[in-house]
Amino acid sequence: MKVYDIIVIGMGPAGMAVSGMASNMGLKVLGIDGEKLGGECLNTGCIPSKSLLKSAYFKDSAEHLNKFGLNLKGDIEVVNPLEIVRNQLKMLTGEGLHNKFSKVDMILKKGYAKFINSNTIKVNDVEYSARTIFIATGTKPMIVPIPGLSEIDVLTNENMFNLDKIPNSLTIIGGGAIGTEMAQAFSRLGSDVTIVQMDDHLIPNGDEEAGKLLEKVFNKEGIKVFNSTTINKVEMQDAKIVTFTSKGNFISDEILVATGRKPVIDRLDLDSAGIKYDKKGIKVDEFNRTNIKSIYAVGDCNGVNLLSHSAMHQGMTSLMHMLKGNDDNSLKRSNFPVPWSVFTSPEVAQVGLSEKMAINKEIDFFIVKEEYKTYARAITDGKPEGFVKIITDKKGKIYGATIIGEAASELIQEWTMAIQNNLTMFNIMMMQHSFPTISILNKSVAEKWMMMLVKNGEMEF
Ligand SMILES: Cc1cc2nc3c(=O)[nH]c(=O)nc-3n(C[C@H](O)[C@H](O)[C@H](O)COP(=O)(O)OP(=O)(O)OC[C@H]3O[C@@H](n4cnc5c(N)ncnc54)[C@H](O)[C@@H]3O)c2cc1C
Ligand SMILES: NC(=O)c1ccc[n+]([C@@H]2O[C@H](COP(=O)([O-])OP(=O)(O)OC[C@H]3O[C@@H](n4cnc5c(N)ncnc54)[C@H](O)[C@@H]3O)[C@@H](O)[C@H]2O)c1
Repeated sequence: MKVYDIIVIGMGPAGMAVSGMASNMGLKVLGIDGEKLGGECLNTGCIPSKSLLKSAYFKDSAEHLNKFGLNLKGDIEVVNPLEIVRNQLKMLTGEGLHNKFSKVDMILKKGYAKFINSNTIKVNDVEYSARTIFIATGTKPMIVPIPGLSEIDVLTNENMFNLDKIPNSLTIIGGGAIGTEMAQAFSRLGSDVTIVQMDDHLIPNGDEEAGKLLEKVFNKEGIKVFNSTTINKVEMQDAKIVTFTSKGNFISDEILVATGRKPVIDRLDLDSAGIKYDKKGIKVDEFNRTNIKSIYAVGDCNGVNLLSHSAMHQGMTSLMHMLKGNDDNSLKRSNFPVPWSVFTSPEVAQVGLSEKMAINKEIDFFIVKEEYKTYARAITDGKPEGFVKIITDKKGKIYGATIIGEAASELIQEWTMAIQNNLTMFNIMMMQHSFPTISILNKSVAEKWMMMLVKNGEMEF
């Protein structure tokens, strides 16, 4: 039997982080994936979705050139954006990517790994063992139990990028990250899109005001949004899909289900290694270690965050924990705030607490907000929608930030840095931001905080 320092099961962002770093440090690493190198993120998630959004963005921008005194004659024809996505994926998942992992022994597309015991796994009939095993098997779409749904061919992230063409009409169940990004991409590329969701605002994990502003923009673009809606059944009628709901019945050519995820753990035979799990995922401690000390579960399969950067970060910190050999507090997962960004136009991003979370935690906070429309650069860019909203207090402690607007996904990094390093509103205000970047809005909101306090005679510095 071949013996390794580390076996990594699943070669998505989490598994690639562990195996890439460990092999470059000189450890003997085996990486296994039943499917392709890159995992969901590269093959059916982050990258194809951003690629399709980019086509949609250019079409929308071209249709609004008149805002900038330009005139493009004739209609823009949607030729083959999905084929472009697939071509880009072929390029990104090719030789260049595989070369980066040349020091890792890899078993790809040959079978799935399952545990024999806590140090040994099996792929097909061959056994491999290691001192430490990293499970990084991700998630798959959770198809909600709506009557009729399992009887029709639905779209999920796993097959939607294989469509031959942009459908004429599309119903999307779910108004979260996938639902909103794909609604805007398909709508801008020509689909008549309806979002139906049970929550009361778009991107329900985030700020309500941001979700409502995004809905306003969507409505202007022709995307219909039905919140707080119950779906009673879904049925095929005359080659069309009919979605029966508490807010009416919607007829479409395709239906996309984006109602959350479930962990991919069924093939692993976790019980053979005595690893604890529940329906959210594999149970882990602050170092992403399972109840079996020599086995870590990193990335989406532990259900803590479902984001690529978090998956890679967990891979890196868990590898460092393994190498260190003790529970060094500086490696605890909760030390590191996790930002997220949804790549619609306008983008929506958040780190730390939302207003609702701060209220629930009974924190003594107030909100400082700056609107994009107050800033010349946002106006000249033709992007006046949005705001930067900070949950703070008199001392300037930063509890959380929500940003909706142009470049929100970039602006959020500064607040992440601030929260992680206990920086305050004062520090953000005192940092010079080059003009006229959009990030000046971060400084403006901090200046607003200072002016509020000075006006009230409460400024202490
Ligand atoms: C449409 C969409 C868009 C997204 N956009 C973003 C985004 O913009 N930003 C962001 O941060 N996140 C985004 N995500 C989430 C992101 O894709 C995931 O958080 C990320 O891929 C998780 O990485 P992972 O390594 O934990 O798992 P995965 O990427 O899911 O990889 C797991 C791998 O394990 C393999 N595997 C499973 N079981 C076994 C087994 N028994 N043996 C061998 N191999 C196995 C699978 O084949 C897979 O390749 C998006 C997701 C979707 C669906
Ligand atoms: N830009 C990004 O970072 C990005 C993009 C896409 C996906 N992701 C990740 O993928 C994960 C999954 O995304 P998602 O959009 O599938 O889930 P989500 O958790 O973001 O949203 C789920 C949506 O489904 C709806 N829903 C659930 N059950 C329903 C039912 N029975 N009837 C009607 N509506 C129902 C909810 O109301 C909600 O709108 C996210 O948690 C996110 O971390 C991230």
